[in-house]
Amino acid sequence: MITDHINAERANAKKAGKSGEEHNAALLRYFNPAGSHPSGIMGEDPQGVPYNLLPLLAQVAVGKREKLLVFGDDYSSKDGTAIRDYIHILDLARGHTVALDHLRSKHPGVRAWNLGTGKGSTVYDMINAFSAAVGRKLPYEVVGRRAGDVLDLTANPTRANKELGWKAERTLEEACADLWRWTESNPQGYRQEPPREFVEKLMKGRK
Ligand SMILES: O=c1ccn([C@@H]2O[C@H](COP(=O)(O)OP(=O)(O)O[C@H]3O[C@H](CO)[C@H](O)[C@H](O)[C@H]3O)[C@@H](O)[C@H]2O)c(=O)[nH]1
Repeated sequence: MITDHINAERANAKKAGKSGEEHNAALLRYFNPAGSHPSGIMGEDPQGVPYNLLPLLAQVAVGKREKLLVFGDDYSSKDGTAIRDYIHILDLARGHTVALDHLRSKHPGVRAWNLGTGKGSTVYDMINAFSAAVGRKLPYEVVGRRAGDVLDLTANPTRANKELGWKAERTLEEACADLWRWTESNPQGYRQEPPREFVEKLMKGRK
């Protein structure tokens, strides 16, 4: 829809003898957003039952949920669990700002970019990485596959790397550590004041 809109605006501008190059749009293909703001004061605060792997693991870690249900261990991956491309939310956020800069400076029209790391991780990789951040093993149970899930969704971010000069830089370990800091320190999510020392540290860093 946005593609049609931009193309129509460009075509109209051309008819009117103008370049139309001010009409641009970025189609940003998110892979699996992970982590939280490193300050520990901003993060995902799911209402009701979360759907995604990391928020569910976080609830297991704080005891809101007894265990994680692993949806299938019979995929043709190294450990049988499905593969996704988990990207730190700050890398994802930066992908937006560099894409906007690109639209402003290059006027490409409508252009799509994959915002992923290019590295796939299995469900077990994620359980291990998040367990390491928490400092203890998190309980899980293997159940059947979830309808609609596929083996592997890993990005090819080459176009974003080349055209936007953007690359995901933060590791899975950082994403897990940041998510855990947020979860552990804000058990009521946004329905509580964030820890004062985190806010002060963030403000100091801004001066
Ligand atoms: O309790 C859970 C939740 C997830 N998983 C597994 O963990 C992986 C990641 O699952 P997510 O739900 O976090 O992410 P998906 O990539 O599967 O799903 C995302 O991509 C989908 C399209 O493929 C939809 O857009 C969906 O809304 C979006 O969250 C998948 O292999 C899934 O099977 C589990 O084993 N147990």
